Amino acid sequence: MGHTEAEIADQPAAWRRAAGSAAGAAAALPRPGERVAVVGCGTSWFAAQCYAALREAAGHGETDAFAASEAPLDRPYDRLLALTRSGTTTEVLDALRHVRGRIPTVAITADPATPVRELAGETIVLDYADERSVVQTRFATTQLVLLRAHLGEDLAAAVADAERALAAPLPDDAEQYTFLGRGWTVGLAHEAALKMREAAGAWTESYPAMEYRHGPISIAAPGRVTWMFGEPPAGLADQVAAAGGTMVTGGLDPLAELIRVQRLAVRLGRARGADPDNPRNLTRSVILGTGS
Ligand SMILES: O=P(O)(O)OC[C@H]1O[C@](O)(CO)[C@@H](O)[C@@H]1O
Repeated sequence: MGHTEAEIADQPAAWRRAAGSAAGAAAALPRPGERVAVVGCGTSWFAAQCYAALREAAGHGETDAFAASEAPLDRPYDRLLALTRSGTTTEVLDALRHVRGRIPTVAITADPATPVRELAGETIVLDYADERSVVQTRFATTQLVLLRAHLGEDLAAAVADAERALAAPLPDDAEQYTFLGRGWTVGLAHEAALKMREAAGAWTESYPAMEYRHGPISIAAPGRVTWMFGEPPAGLADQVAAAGGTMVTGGLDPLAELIRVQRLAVRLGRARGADPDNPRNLTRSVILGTGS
């Protein structure tokens, strides 16, 4: 088993720990009523999207997720939350510098000894979820478990579903995959698509489920999969079937469903002769100006 697969398999244990640690992290995390910007890059941007939708749905206040390079941080936010496994990603550090001294900032990271620690007012370190892999799996989902627990969710069923997701059958390999979500699972759909690109070099797309009908459904065809996180909108499964495509839906917690996609991405990568532990053209974090 490669290290990416080992980290995927460890998620239920990491999630259990994160769910139990939310109370300890509460002092650093956004308070109800605050207007919050959440930033990250790549996987961490998609995790930011999930959290923003979850926080708004929980009634905690306006929460905007941005790719760190594009965040309009001159807006009157009350707090900046930066998500970064490595703590070294240039755009995330720049966002923290931009608001420094003006609003409270907090970073969630995996490594206590990285530059983000110097820049963020508060740092939550999930070192037990850190990864050797380039392709993020365990860290990304574990921070979302922590954030969901902080918003008041009981994660016991999600952890049980994570165990199931590790044993669940996977769909047959397909030519192309499109991932769909609604609400907080839109971020999961984008993350699923990124996982398949990173680990397998696969052609993937991702959309809010209702948007899928406004054009993207034109590529549904035999041999192609449309994968919905959560309940599909009425009639969508019929439309995909009419186009000859395969619709996949999971009965698991959507975050646990992402584990199935992580497993599929590794399997597909290996089947295509790729090495998911050493993905093509990627580094563990992108530090601009150093070529890494
Ligand atoms: O969370 P970090 O360390 O800032 O890094 C984000 C990086 O992780 C990745 O998602 C790798 O999986 C890249 O897209 C991105 O460069």
